[in-house]
Amino acid sequence: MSTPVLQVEGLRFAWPGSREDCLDIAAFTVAAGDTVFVHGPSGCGKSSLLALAAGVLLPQHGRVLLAGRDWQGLGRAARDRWRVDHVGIVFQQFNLLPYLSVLDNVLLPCRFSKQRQRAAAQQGGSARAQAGHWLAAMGLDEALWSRQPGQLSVGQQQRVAAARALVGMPALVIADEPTSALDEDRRDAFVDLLLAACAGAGSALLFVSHDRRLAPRFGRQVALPELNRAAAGRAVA
Ligand SMILES: Nc1ncnc2c1ncn2[C@@H]1O[C@H](COP(=O)(O)OP(=O)(O)OP(=O)(O)O)[C@@H](O)[C@H]1O
Repeated sequence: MSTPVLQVEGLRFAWPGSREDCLDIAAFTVAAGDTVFVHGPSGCGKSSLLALAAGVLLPQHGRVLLAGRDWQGLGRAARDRWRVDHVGIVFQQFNLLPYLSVLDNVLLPCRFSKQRQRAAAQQGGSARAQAGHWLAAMGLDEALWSRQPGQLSVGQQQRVAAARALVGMPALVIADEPTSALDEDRRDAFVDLLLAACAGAGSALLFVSHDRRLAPRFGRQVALPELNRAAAGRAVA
């Protein structure tokens, strides 16, 4: 069996200054190619879980392994490298760099990661060609690629952010409420494009949203309050 992309074991995490655990998760695994929809009410810890998965936060107890490496065993710089090598992130607010072209925004992970650069070049002939491939796969016409992100619609910017997450075929794509700025039709279309693109890239997808209507499109659904024993503790308190 291949190494799971994400393994969470005996995790307990409390925000600094808080006496209560935010997350207490016995086990949670994302296998290669899985598509997982994580939902739960506001404040239940969805973004915290993603930050732990991406090694942006470290738990006080337990282990979080990404592509077989425990984040805890890596220093800050090594965590940054491991993250850009193995994780593509679609942020709610896109986080596109306004002074770079659309194409150069998509190429950013390849600038920071030799592994992503190599994978993109292997797949597409060159990293640039591969970036173009993902932009086209996300339905963005070549005429838009030289524009700056501010000259694109919100929906188009969201798709640029998805293309950037996918370039260089990271093991895991993380998306935190990536559809909240889109209307209903564009939300469905975006999720379908993202799922198809992750399948094409061989990337697992960990997708967080309030919007339960999107859930059936995913291979697996996780209600975080059911997974999180800290939430159960709060409910009976
Ligand atoms: N930087 C922080 N410092 C301290 N506590 C925080 C911080 N960020 C989040 N929290 C707390 O951790 C808990 C979980 O927050 P989190 O953002 O993970 O929830 P969420 O499920 O993603 O919420 P939403 O759906 O509203 O984005 C909340 O009680 C929140 O107040």
